[in-house]
Amino acid sequence: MKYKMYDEIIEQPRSLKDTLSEEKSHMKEIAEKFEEFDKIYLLGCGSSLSTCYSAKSALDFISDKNIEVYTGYEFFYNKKIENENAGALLTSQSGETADTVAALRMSQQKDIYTVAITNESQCTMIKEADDTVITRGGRESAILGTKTYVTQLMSLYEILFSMNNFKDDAQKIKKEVLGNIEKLPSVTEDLIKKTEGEGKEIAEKFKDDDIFYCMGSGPNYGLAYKLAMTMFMEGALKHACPLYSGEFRHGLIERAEKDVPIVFLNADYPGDDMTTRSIEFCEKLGTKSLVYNMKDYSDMNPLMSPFSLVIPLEWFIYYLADFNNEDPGATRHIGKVRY
Ligand SMILES: O=P(O)(O)OC[C@H]1O[C@](O)(CO)[C@@H](O)[C@@H]1O
Repeated sequence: MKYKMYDEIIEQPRSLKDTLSEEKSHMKEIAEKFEEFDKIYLLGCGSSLSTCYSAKSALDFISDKNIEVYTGYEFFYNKKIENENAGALLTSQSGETADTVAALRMSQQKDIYTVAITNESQCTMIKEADDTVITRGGRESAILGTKTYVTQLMSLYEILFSMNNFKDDAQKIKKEVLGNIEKLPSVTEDLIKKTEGEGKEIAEKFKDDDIFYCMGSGPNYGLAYKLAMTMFMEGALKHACPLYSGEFRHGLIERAEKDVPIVFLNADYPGDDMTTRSIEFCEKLGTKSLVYNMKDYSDMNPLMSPFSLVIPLEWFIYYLADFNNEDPGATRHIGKVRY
């Protein structure tokens, strides 16, 4: 196809399968170690930060475990991070992002146990972390992250849901999620085949729009964050802003005019009550809404929503860039310009 990102979308099922077969037993060992910590930090930047948001929210539904999420430099400059019985899962596709490397080094100074989850076996984070998980995406050229995103998100879910300190009534959900992870390669393959045409059609309809708001609740907020920050802005070169669904009426409601498209991600989480109310409000107003319902794409546990919805969104973004004659995988400044 025209751009490399096309092949990288297609390679996602294989990447998921290889990561599971190479790293699953080691991720179970990491889970055992992390069960013992009083606190878990999930750290990363950009697309990697978005996987931390989603995994934390998913776990928060069924566990009391104390988990905090930070982007690299917010962690690095946080004066309250102290020596404590804590572990950090540091996510980075490249394993070289300066912010995340700084967070890794700072964790080690504070005696926080570090695990790097990255796609590059020879990177700085692999060399310096106490333990490692290598996602098996192979080199990814598209800056917004497709196969590196799904494998990283899967690794976080696998580690966190394999821990054993869950409430009794949560055991069923934990089992279901771990079972769904096993099926991810084939589910993803089906979604890739089924949603390309739809993504292209939607992209044609929205190709001239310049600004998009992206809303979600629970684990879908993480995906809304990725959608805005990396998929729209870095991939399709469109302005975009992520929001919690519950924040709709605290600002965007005043701007929800007919000319501003809003992408809603919905998985019927308790917080999606606010997503539904916002969708209905926008329907009445005639806003250009784009609604992605988890149940239209998959019958997995709703906590798996980011895995299901990211595939149709990847096609949408791929063709949105293509209709505007942009390579969705290209980078203009990231990694080239010092700032
Ligand atoms: O996951 P890494 O390699 O640390 O990279 C972070 C970078 O990747 C992106 O998330 C793009 O995928 C950027 O937003 C960010 O600068």
